[in-house]
Amino acid sequence: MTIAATMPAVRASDLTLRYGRTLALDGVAFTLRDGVTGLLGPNGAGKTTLLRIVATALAPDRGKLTVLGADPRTGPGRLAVRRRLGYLPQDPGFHPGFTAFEFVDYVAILKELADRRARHDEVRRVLAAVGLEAQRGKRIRALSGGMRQRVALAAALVGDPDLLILDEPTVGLDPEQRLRFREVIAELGAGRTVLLSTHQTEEVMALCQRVIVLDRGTVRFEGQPAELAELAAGRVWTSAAREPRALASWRTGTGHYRHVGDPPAGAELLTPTVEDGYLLLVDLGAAAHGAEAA
Ligand SMILES: Nc1ncnc2c1ncn2[C@@H]1O[C@H](COP(=O)(O)OP(=O)(O)OP(=O)(O)O)[C@@H](O)[C@H]1O
Repeated sequence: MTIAATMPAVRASDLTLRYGRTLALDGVAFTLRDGVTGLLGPNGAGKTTLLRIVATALAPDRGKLTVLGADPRTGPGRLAVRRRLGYLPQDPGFHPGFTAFEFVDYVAILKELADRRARHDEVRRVLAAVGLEAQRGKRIRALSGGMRQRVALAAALVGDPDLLILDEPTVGLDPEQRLRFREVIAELGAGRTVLLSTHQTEEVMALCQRVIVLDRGTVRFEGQPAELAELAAGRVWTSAAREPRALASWRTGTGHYRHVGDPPAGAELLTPTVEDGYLLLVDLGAAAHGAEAA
């Protein structure tokens, strides 16, 4: 089942959350519709906190949130959301002694699939969707990291959810596994809403129709990946030496330097990428220290 194309799956405004002195989210607003949206941001930007709030695992201190037409502040609202939601957390909490089948079956029981035969059919379906039919009898401890990640994704797919929330789903995967995983996620994004967090700008280019940039608890950008790249038009250039006045400056494989910031007169301009747009937006120095409240 998919929700009507005109109705956003998630609508959030003014979401704010503090952990003690740390202001993790500060007035976050965004809208999610069908397709894959990437949540991009440096360490400590608030990505996991935001995903947990949308997944109803955490309540914000302030703000308004509608998920799949329901209000997660109420008990019935949370239940309605959870029935139509698939969530892949950063640490899925596997029992290593379970087989892949047993783990996904356990999740299916928690998702209230009571009829044993129908539930087992569903477990086989989701394991096949992530390409793990042949490994379903293997214990989780005997699977590679990439296969474990696919088991976790299979668990998130139980019940064919309308909204999928994936917290850094490709972290720790080798390049081939990452490509395979992206392909699976791209297919899932057709006809449903997927929100995934990532540090990788190339993942956003490869996979996402929309991107939200979060930095120190605030939304710095919401739009298409090409629009994020376009932010850096006229502000990316190359030269033979490092440029201390640039916001970011790094040596590339060609032996030349690539710079993002305000170019000097006569600079050799380059076509901007999503990474360039992202680097212009986020305060990399501050991000390394987290979002300490004043
Ligand atoms: N349980 C907690 N208690 C206290 N502070 C927390 C807690 N969880 C997160 N934080 C802080 O809140 C801020 C946002 O953290 P969050 O994990 O949401 O960021 P993130 O963007 O997911 O980071 P990463 O990319 O490193 O996973 C950080 O400063 C973090 O240190």
